[in-house]
Amino acid sequence: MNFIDKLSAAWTANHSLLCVGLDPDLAKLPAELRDTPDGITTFCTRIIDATADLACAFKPQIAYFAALGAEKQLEDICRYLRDNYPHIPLILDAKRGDIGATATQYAREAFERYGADAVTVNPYMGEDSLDPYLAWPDRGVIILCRTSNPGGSDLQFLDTDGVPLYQRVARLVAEKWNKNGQCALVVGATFPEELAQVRAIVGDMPLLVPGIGAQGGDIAATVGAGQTANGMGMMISSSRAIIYAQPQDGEDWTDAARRVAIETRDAINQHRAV
Ligand SMILES: O=c1ccn([C@@H]2O[C@H](COP(=O)(O)O)[C@@H](O)[C@H]2O)c(=O)[nH]1
Repeated sequence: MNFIDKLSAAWTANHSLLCVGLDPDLAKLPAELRDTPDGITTFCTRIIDATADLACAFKPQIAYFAALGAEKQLEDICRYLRDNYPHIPLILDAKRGDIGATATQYAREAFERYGADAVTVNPYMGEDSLDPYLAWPDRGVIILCRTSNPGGSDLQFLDTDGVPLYQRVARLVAEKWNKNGQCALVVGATFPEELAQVRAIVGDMPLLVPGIGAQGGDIAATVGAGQTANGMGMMISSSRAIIYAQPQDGEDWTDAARRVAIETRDAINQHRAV
């Protein structure tokens, strides 16, 4: 099953637009896992077990693993997800961008080494830098458009013949690069007005929407701006707010992560059209 079909099936099966981000920071891991060789793997797989019925996707951010030399653990986590929850899409958040020859290797890293269903990429180097990912027609290619950070405006808002650059990216992807119907865009929840603009340009194309939770994006505004007519169309991503949720009233950390994931999924669903 290709990425878009798998995502659509997960939206429906779990009645959820929530994407759970896996950003393991050693300093924030439960004390009992901090100094064990497999602590990162145990942490992430337990978060996956605690939230898999609540999520439409999981999104490990590769920097958290690479910084620790924990690529082997990331491989193990990706395999665990594929083996145990094959119906939930795995998005590798890598934001790659390079010349074609190098991008070919990055695509193999994402799709062969980690077996990801989709990868995030940076469009700054243009179409030929994305072709190696687009050459994997069953995998998703999720292109940065209007990112959630304040500094995203430095370039993404630049006026290009009367059109802000992020809208030009959205149009390019929708009209030219999405030949195989495998593309999605990253649009931050911190900018609901721009999210609505992108939705108007790209039709029903899926949007990966980080920025709720720790970054403070408003869920009601996000869903209102980004959902498709059938109440789908988004992978609304939250990492730190879920995986480092504070335990309450006798909960352990997995209970706390599950509770916040349920609250987040429900808050999203409350504002969906369908
Ligand atoms: O525009 C973007 C693109 C990607 N991200 C990534 O999403 C998560 C957000 O983590 P939170 O803890 O929910 O803030 C993180 O992995 C970022 O690298 C983004 O935030 N904004």
